[in-house]
Amino acid sequence: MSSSDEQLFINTTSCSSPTLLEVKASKRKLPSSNKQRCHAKQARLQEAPPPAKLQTRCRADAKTDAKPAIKTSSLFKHNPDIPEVHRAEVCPLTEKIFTSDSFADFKLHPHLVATLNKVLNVSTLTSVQKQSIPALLSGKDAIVRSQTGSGKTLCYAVPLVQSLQSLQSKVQRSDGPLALVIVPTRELAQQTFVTFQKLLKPFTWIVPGVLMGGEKKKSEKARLRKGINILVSTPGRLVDHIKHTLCIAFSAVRWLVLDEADRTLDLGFEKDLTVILNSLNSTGPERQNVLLSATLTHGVTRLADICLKDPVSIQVCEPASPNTSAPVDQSESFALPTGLHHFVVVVPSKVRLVCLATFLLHACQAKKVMVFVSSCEEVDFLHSLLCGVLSANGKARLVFMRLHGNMCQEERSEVFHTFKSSACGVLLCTDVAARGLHLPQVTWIIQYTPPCSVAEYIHRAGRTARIGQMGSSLLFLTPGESAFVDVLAKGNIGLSEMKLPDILAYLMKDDTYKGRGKYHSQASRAALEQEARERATVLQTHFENFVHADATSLRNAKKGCVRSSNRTTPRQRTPPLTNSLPVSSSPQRKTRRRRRRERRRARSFSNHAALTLPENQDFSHTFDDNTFFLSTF
Ligand SMILES: Nc1ncnc2c1ncn2[C@@H]1O[C@H](COP(=O)(O)OP(=O)(O)OP(=O)(O)O)[C@@H](O)[C@H]1O
Repeated sequence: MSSSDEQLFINTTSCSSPTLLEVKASKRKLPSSNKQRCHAKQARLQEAPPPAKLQTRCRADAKTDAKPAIKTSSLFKHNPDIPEVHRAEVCPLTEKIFTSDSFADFKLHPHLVATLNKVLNVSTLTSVQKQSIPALLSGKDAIVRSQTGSGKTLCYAVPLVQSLQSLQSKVQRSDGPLALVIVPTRELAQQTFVTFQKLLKPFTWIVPGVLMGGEKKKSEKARLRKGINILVSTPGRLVDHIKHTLCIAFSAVRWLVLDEADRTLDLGFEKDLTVILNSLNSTGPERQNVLLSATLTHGVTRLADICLKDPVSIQVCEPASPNTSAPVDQSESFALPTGLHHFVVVVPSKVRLVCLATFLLHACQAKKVMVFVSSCEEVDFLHSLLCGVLSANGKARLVFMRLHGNMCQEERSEVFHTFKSSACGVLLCTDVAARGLHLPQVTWIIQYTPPCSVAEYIHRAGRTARIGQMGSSLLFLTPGESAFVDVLAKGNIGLSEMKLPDILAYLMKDDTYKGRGKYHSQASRAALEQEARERATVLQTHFENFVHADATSLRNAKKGCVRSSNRTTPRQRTPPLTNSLPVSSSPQRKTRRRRRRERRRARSFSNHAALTLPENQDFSHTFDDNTFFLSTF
């Protein structure tokens, strides 16, 4: 057994065994004066009356004196108590996904209907499509809100293609952009572009195109020069072209779509949107405008005021039970897919990593899973750690992938396509993958770091259970964060609790991480629980050895750890958009935007700290040196 193993296996029940303080002192080779201080502190602790809980445990121990001592690890000591999670009564809003109507019921070009049936494999309308498509075909502006995975893309794409193909003077490339679709992330831009490519198969004279950060500007300029009629873009890159590409002209734009509009504002793109809107407003014919998201809130009302003219508001949700007495504030509650099951597990910081690893090892084999964490550094660190420890174990058939905003565009695209087409695998990602992406057959969403808001929870969880399918979401909270369950309950999201011991019990299914205990299936529940804890400690030791194996992984652990400590839960919404914000023309705009985002995050973290950290609680004991980096994951 390695020295770190020895340090972790500490006998807590035997009186002659070393205490945690002693083990730490000997491990660090403290000077004798420090050791004396340890003993003095220990003596003080012994003089003080033990807390009521401890007294009960002592009495229980006295009764079982004759039994052999059970070993426990420091991983399970000195953790804050896990609070009871109360299942609040919620009144979820639901949406009926499918209707009995079909696309053929609308006055659409027959080739468009055939393409929908044969290329996109869709024939029956979803509820939101049934309401949105006729409204948009009639030329109205619209604000569309419906649950994740309900087919909102086709809500605007079908009427848009129908209207462009029916223009009296046939569309030509030289007309330039006739429709502008703004989306917050590159992957969503790619996905939306592909949908248009498919829809436009019978209408080859209408050319779709995509502009997004990370791609070569030179080749984008060349494509713009040749002519793009339906332009899908992320806001930042479009603004870049508006400023630096002479051939981009919006004089013919007659459609503006802002998909995931609330996220676009959240990401701090207000100024970019202002530039785009100003540039559109200065020229161009009468325009039809559409805003869409599963979570359109008050934050986007200002945006709607600015860019929509007398819009129709489309939302299909209704309370799940018409008999419920609780009033439903529909402006702040959102419909969730009925096939989506919500779980929460409250885990002390030190145990989070083994809890995640155990869950992945045993509940997610041969399945497609997304794990959301708070920062790019955390994704990188977890990816190398889980690949290095779990994939190295021959029995685990887990494939880990990673996706975040600091990766080069080529790798991002490759991972996105690989995960999309895979039947199984674990994607570790930041919120860059939380919005709009349709990744078929994802069965579990794990929110390893909690989201910033109820809306973000909904979008992350909404990557599964799409278009009438089933799926599950598991939210990790530390004891100090458990109040977030009430925040979600206010948004009418009810979670079922998974208990930490039940997850760790998965480790008993095989002996890969066997501890020193010799328990068998007939052993008492307490003994089996103890064995599961020992196995968890063995697994934790594997992680720690991996981190301490070389300087690079230690550095990565520190980086990931620093970022993860900045994670935030319910956050203030971005200030509302103003009509004519000053536009920054500095070349350092991106850096300034990033700094602003960091400042905002820091501000919201200090708000959050009040929620998560009980006052006057000393957390120093929560971490022992060796587990510090890992314990915060
Ligand atoms: N009427 C339909 N019948 C069957 N499948 C459909 C239908 N409409 C759309 N789909 C498919 O459902 C999937 C999800 O659609 P889409 O991504 O547009 O959902 P969304 O509502 O925009 O989700 P999110 O809110 O997460 O962005 C897509 O693969 C799409 O092809």
